[in-house]
Amino acid sequence: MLDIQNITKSFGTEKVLDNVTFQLAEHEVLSVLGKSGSGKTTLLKILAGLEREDSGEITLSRKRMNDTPPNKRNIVYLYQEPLLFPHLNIEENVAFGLRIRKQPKGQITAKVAEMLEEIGLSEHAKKMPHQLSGGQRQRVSFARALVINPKVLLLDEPFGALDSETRTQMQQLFKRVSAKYRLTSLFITHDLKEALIMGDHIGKIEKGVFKKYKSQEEFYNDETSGVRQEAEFWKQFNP
Ligand SMILES: Nc1ncnc2c1ncn2[C@@H]1O[C@H](COP(=O)(O)OP(=O)(O)OP(=O)(O)O)[C@@H](O)[C@H]1O
Repeated sequence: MLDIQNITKSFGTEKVLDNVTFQLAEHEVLSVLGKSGSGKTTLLKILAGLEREDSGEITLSRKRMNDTPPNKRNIVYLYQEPLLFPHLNIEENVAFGLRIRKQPKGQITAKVAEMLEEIGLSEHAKKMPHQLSGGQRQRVSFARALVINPKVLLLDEPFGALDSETRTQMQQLFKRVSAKYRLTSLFITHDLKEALIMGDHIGKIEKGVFKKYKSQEEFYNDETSGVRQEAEFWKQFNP
């Protein structure tokens, strides 16, 4: 469904993405691991249309996207820090994308109520963003992205700023909602465990070079993935 071919991008003399090629099937969640500065955010920005590639092709449902503006791509980019409109309450924030698409009022009300129920924030519908916790704000931002039914969701370390308990809750919520709405998404994370929990497939990006693993076994057995070292670390406490 999403076909990325030979995307290359440099900033000055620094090559940030080097011939990135991979496919994302419909309803697939692909986790992407990569160290800081490896080019992950640049890749997402290019897919969302917020940054221009130097060369390569982006095709979504057989349509070339390279020249399509961000708001026409049907690809939604979810940042690490939830970006909510501070002057709109939670319900209005979630409704925003539907309003600008001029959907009928009754339909908007029903969809927003369904989404708020889904993320467990129905009782907080009238609160303003600053009255919510970080995890709750991230859920609202997730609902706001989902409600417009995007073809592809791009998540850039969405749970990185949350404490570990809230993070686990968010992972479960994302897994459940992702399966229910049959989402197609690219999920960036620094966390090996999170990559395994969230992704149907796993990829990694290293100095701008992208690799998608064929299976979890291949990922586990790759010396450079870091999984072996992690397993060895825990083994020393229970040899
Ligand atoms: N607008 C820009 N101008 C110049 N260099 C840039 C620009 N955007 C990114 N870079 C450089 O490209 C490289 C990759 O940046 P990118 O933000 O894609 O990394 P990342 O993998 O998302 O890292 P992190 O996990 O720390 O966010 C970095 O060396 C960065 O300095």
